Amino acid sequence: LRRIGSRERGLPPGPPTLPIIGNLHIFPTEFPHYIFTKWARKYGGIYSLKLGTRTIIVLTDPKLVKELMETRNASTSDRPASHIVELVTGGFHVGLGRYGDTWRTQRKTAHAILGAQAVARLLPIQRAEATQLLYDLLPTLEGFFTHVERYSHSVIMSALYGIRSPRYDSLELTAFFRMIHEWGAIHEPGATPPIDLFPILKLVPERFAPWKQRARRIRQSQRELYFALLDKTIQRMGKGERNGCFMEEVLEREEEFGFHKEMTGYFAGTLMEAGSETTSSFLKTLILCLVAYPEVQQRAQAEIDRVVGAERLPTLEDLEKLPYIRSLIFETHRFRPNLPLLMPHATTAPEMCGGYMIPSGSTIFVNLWGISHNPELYDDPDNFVPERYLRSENGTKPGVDASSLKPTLPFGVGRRSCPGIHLAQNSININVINLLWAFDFKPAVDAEGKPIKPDTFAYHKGIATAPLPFRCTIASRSEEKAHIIRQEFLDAGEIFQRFEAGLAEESAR
Ligand code: HEM
Repeated sequence: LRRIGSRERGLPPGPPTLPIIGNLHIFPTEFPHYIFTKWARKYGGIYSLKLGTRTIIVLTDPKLVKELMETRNASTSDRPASHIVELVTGGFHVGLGRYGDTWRTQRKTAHAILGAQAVARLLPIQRAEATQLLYDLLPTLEGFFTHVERYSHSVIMSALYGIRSPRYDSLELTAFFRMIHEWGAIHEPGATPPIDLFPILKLVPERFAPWKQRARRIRQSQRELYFALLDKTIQRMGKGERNGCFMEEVLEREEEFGFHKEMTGYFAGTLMEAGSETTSSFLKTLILCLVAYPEVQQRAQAEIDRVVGAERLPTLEDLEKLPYIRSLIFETHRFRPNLPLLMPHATTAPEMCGGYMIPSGSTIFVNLWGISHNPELYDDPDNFVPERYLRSENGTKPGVDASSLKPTLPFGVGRRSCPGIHLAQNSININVINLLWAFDFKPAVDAEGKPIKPDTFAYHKGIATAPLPFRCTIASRSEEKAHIIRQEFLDAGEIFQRFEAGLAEESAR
């Protein structure tokens, strides 16, 4: 018993452990990437933590990340066991599910519907939604978060179910955010007893286990939402009113894909979870950085003015001629990644890495934050400097061997890397060029008229980060541009209509 909690021989080094609990007493409950990075500077590019009998490996060396997570991804593609995930989703969560047949079937289907060519057919609605974002922002002095969140959610709803969310207070959107808030809260440290460390807790009867009741409520609200949305798609298809959304294809090829109704419902619902807030938090970070770094904003605007001019909205094709703006996008991912530790993977076989033993069943964190803020790899890593990506593909400083890095690292590694990358990149690209073309983003001013410096560290504290609400002013760059936006929004009406069949009256435009 005394051995429990201590580091087994051959494991990578790490902070000193206590009997039974290991490193549980120092395991970070907020902003884990900060402390993981501090430990990486002390214990190296691979280190370990013990939580009871569980082993956690933290990788901050890009070479080891590539070696273990890409080259040997056959044994590093599981997710850590989670009783709560099991209770709530019954093992059907595409992002949190275990590495097995269900996940393989879902993942193959995700590739079929989310490949670069497949998502191109959604571009018209994605562009129309981005135009609505500009339109919504025109009169906005403050409170712009809701518009960005609406955009992001509406795109994923349209893409999956063919049903958009024209308004922030539409029924489906409100239900989704209520559910996602509760779902996120139950994962927070301390929200449940350490069931995964002490599985005997699973046996506690529900009347003595409030967390079980909570999990049941979340399960119920997820099912209500996911299956109702799926039913709407089925009904629309029944009437012959197709709009090219992904679930039409999945439903049509259900048998071929190896799906059944339960799996189909969760597949779509959990893709919606993964795809909604990620894009909006990127766009919030972008605006935060534009406000905090006005010289970057000016340089990006000068570039877009030169290439696009003031007479038309930019298009994705323009991006090829906008190298500074492409660098700005990479730098936003590097500076404040959405998932600074990606999502934890788990091993299904023993492995050796960097000369150390990694037991089967270990949890692996890729410390993206520690990599992208490493001064040995990047000049001045704590500053927002898009120019670094003009100098080298990975933004690294001269003389660094960057062969293990890739600009898409913020979307993950190996077999669990983000299948929504093409849809996400289209959204990011369209909106970044639109926003820079259309608006000036400036700090809000205090009562004495002095600009309030935005805090680029004011973020949510969990494993998925997003800026906390902040104030800024958003002003149209010219009346001519405002006019173009209003006109384009009106012209998009026809596209919107195809994604509004079956919307409740309260949710309509
Ligand atoms: C800015 C936007 C996005 C970023 C930065 C992002 C990033 C990530 C990252 C880091 C992971 C974990 C990868 C790993 O474990 O190695 C992930 C997983 C995932 N993402 Fe994204 N993502 C974004 C948007 C989207 C969108 C729009 C969708 C849906 C269409 C999506 C669907 C998923 C799914 C389903 C997974 C789980 C994959 C699995 O476990 O097999 N993501 N994403």
